[in-house]
Amino acid sequence: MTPAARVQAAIEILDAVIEAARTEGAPADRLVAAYFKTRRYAGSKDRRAVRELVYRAIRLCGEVPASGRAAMGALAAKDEAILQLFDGSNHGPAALDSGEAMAAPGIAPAWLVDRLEAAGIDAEEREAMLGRAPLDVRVNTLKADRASLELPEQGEALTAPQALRFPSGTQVEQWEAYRDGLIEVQDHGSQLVCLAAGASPGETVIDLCAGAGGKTLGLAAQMENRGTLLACDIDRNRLSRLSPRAERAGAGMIEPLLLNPGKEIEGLGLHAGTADLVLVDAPCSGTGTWRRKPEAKWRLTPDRLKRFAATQDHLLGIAARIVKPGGRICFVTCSLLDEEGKDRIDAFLLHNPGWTALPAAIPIGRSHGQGTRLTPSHDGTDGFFVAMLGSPC
Ligand SMILES: C[S@@+](CC[C@H](N)C(=O)[O-])C[C@H]1O[C@@H](n2cnc3c(N)ncnc32)[C@H](O)[C@@H]1O
Repeated sequence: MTPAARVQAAIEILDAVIEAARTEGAPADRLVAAYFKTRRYAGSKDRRAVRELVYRAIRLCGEVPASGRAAMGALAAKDEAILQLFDGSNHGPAALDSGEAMAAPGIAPAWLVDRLEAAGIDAEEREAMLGRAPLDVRVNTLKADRASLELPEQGEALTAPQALRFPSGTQVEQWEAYRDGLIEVQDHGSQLVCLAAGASPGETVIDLCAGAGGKTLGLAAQMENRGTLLACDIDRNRLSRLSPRAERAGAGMIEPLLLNPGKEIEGLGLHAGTADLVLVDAPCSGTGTWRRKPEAKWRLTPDRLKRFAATQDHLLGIAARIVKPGGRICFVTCSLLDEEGKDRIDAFLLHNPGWTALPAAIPIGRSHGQGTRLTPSHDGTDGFFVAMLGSPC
């Protein structure tokens, strides 16, 4: 592909990303992959370069751009080399018109910037939300230990006891240690919130929103594979990705359980009321993970945010019914909006007398409301809100 053709390809992908943001369609990485599936002539260098252009444009534009061309035009206004490629050449974009409307640079749509500001996320913090994430792994203590594990590259040891950091793009999936389940890819913040949950060997733990099991695997390691660990979700596809991962990790204790939305308690059967700990890693807007999925800022609307908050309340309500007296709930979202963190816990405590907020054992981060918050700028992690709740005895 010529450099100009790469710019045109990025424009076309951005059109798809913008459309998907409006319609709750596929995320950007899937759209990039789909674009190249039908364009075999593009080599790996082309794909890398186009992907880079797409993500630079997404990071640059605040409001949802009118078109891919408007987004790429905004990038061209900042980068002379890209501007030169709007040359009308074969397969390249037509020259930019002097009166052509360009997307405006910014961090996120204005309403969302306001909400972040209201949640105490200042301009510097907001900027860092769109930085590039490093690659963190967790050494799986069911099979290895950070102190003695030898890897093809030396990672930086982080605060979480088994966390190692590598430069973004490190191909850890090709390492033998990864294939053999000695390491798992997991953001440092995600490792810390797992530790804050404080699961112990022999306990009964219900991971209510296990998804593909990122945190469930961390819990199994903490529990030394002893006790009961139920991994629940309503999404069959996501949950089906957990079993091969658990097998690779040697986490034989994990029991996946597919739940029906609206009938979660019935689905839990005899386990309801027995849990020492329920982890509620609730669905959310993902504002804390914009470093990895920057287009999420275009997908969120005030209405979608309200729906996430309602789901989080629903899940907290279920958790309160399946935990045993004296047990605890660990509530987590990868969001920096109070609507999906502090406010949910305040509402829960208001409506559930007898419950108390417990301290979350997190060595970094800052307390926020009745919980703790981790941010990309302050903690170098994805953004998380985590709160521990203690049930009445
Ligand atoms: C943030 S993701 C979980 C990520 C996962 N814990 C991890 O660490 O990889 C939230 C999950 O909640 C699930 N979910 C949504 N509503 C649910 C419900 N009513 N009951 C159980 N799971 C639900 C979604 O399908 C999604 O997989």
